[in-house]
Amino acid sequence: MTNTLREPRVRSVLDRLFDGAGGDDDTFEALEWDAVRSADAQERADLLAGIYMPISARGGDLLYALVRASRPENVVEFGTSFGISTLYLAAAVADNGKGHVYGTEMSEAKVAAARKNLDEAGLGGVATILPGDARRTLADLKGPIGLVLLDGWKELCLPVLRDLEPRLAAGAVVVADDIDQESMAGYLAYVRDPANGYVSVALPVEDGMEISCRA
Ligand SMILES: C[S@@+](CC[C@H](N)C(=O)[O-])C[C@H]1O[C@@H](n2cnc3c(N)ncnc32)[C@H](O)[C@@H]1O
Repeated sequence: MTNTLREPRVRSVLDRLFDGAGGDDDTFEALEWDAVRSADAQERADLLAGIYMPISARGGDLLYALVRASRPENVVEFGTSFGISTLYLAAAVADNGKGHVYGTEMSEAKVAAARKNLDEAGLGGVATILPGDARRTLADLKGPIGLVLLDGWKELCLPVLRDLEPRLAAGAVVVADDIDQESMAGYLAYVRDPANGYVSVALPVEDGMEISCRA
């Protein structure tokens, strides 16, 4: 059985990126927070262009396992940053021998970095990073979408999910990261209400991940 995550060239890119993310706290401290708070989504992406804010390694393993198990045709990632989560998703798609990952990222600098990281890991062929606002870049993406990772600005997770819903495959898996943040309350209320068509479970992975199945 192949596990691309264990390949040295993938491992070394992930190790380098997690090392880089280790500096996030210092970079956060140096930020001008009044400017961040009053910024719109694009300005915030540019102000935070040096910050990784990645999923955890356990979260990455979970994503890898979910993609291997569900074998989706199309995987959508809202919020690519430097590509840490994209690498886990792309490794799983590569090992499935089918499927493609579509990442979305608003910061131009991060788009360039994520593409470079995927190429360095040998996974550029199974992942495309769409530059710009996910609500625009994902509009024309064809379904069926079998797996979604929601990890962009939290207030946009529910609108992005609602945009994607008509293209979700039956049984699609939707993963939302950082559900412990207050700004995820509306999203959680939505996916946990059975009337909206999901079976949803919270997992205690880092800052909490919600796994929802389109049932
Ligand atoms: C928490 S980080 C993503 C971390 C990434 N998933 C990882 O594991 O490395 C959130 C990213 O979403 C991007 N983002 C936020 N809103 C966006 C939008 N509307 N469209 C595209 N990207 C967006 C930000 O620029 C930021 O880089």
